[in-house]
Amino acid sequence: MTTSPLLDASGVAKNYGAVAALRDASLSVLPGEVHALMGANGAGKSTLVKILTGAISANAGRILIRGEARDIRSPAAARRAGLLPVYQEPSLIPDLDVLSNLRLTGTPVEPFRAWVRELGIPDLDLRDTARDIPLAILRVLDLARALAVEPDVLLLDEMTAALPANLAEKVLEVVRRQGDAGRAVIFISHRFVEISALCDRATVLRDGATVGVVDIVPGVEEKIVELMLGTRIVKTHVAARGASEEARPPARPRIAVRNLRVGTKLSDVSFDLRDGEVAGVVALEGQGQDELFAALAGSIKPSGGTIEVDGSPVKFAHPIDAIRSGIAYVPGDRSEALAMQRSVRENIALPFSAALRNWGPIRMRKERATVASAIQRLQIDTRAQGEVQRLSGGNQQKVTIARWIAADARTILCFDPTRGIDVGTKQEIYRLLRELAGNGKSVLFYTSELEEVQRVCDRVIVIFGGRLVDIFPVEEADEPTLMRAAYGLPRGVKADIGILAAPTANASDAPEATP
Ligand SMILES: Nc1ncnc2c1ncn2[C@@H]1O[C@H](COP(=O)(O)OP(=O)(O)OP(=O)(O)O)[C@@H](O)[C@H]1O
Repeated sequence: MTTSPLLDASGVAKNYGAVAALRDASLSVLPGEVHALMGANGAGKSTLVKILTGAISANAGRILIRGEARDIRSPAAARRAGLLPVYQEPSLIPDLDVLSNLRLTGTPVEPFRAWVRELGIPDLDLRDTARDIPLAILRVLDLARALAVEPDVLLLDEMTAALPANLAEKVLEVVRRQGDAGRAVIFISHRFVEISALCDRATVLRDGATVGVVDIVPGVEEKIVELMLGTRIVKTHVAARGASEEARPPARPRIAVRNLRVGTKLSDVSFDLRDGEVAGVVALEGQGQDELFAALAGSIKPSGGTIEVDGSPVKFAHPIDAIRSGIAYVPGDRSEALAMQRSVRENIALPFSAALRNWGPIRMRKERATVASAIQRLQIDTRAQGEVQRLSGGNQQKVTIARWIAADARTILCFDPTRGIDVGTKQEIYRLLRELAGNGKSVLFYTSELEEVQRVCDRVIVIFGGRLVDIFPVEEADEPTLMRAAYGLPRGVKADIGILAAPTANASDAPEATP
């Protein structure tokens, strides 16, 4: 006997003016199934989710729920039909506390609380204002809010992309159980490890159309990449690490951090960042890495310790001071970095305009050429280039990275740069970071995907509870070692990390939002 689908969408199309975000998308999901929705950046995944959950309306297509045609014209209609989303951007209203947000959406409070605890946040205060809650926690709250109303089909758009490993693990557990309970989950992710651990099948979109549906079986990744990228070439190998570095004489550190302290979040952190290296930072959520990057980028003032750049002490009062010292910051939260209503080109050229005094036709020509080459390198989808806010999430992220390549900074602080980036472009970013190091630049690279450390970094800096607990060469950094180190365990000690609770740098304080 074949089971009939819980949700069956076909022929879905959506145009934004001349841009066809979706041309012919279909998606069929069975009860009890965790179904991956995959596709390169800009393929149309978020657009399909928004249509299925009533946030936008389609120009064409048919949606059946349990075999019955439904007209989903609003979020309320979607909710009545049993479809509920968790979008890429947090949905709580920033100026309201959590409780008021729950009331506003008619979310039952007790089930919400229970889910929040289940998802690994034991001590949430419902009177906290959403604005003061870190991004990762906000996403978990959005999920708890959706789970609390027990939807038939839960649609998760890159749910784990902003989450550190410990929270992501909890989320995956809960999602898996939704499937076991006979409900369905549509799961958008660019991470194959998650897809293969969690999903039963995957629907692949390319350029706005469904190009395949596959069972998740060992080895299916190749097939999915092929479907996703079509004729786009995927180069799978990152340039060998350190090719130009062996011959390099030991250099004076580009940046020397000594006993750096930021309030109660970071204490006594000392390390050097050298020209020609990519130093990885590994940490669970809220261990002080945000504060470390913000202090180096000049967006918060340290409360103690020193930062030296090229041997001279610096005190950054503003991000512009760091930029003048040749330090560029690529934040994980793209909305923080981008001028959303400006064009792709303007956004990429922004640091140029800030840094250059001699403005003129030659500069402008140079700017145009540099911007064009960055767009090409990162394969930025420029179909909706007039305003950055119209780009897909992954393409927005690429614009923040392109900006700093174009600006030619000597030191780049990359905070989770590949979040939400498709597999093909991730490779390009790894290659790019190695190339920057090969050209003598220094890169500090925080990533929530541990496997990226091995691919890209020369050394690993581990932060735990606001302190630097270990530094070691990447050769010693296999994934279990990194995981143990991130949980504050000494290297070489084996432990079941699944049962350990992750401390925050200051357990009594909700982490501050980075300015
Ligand atoms: N409001 C809009 N105006 C114009 N174009 C838009 C708008 N919203 C989305 N698009 C375009 O539609 C296409 C599909 O975007 P969508 O966000 O659905 O992609 P995605 O598959 O979710 O990508 P990602 O993996 O990067 O999140 C992109 O080319 C995007 O620029």
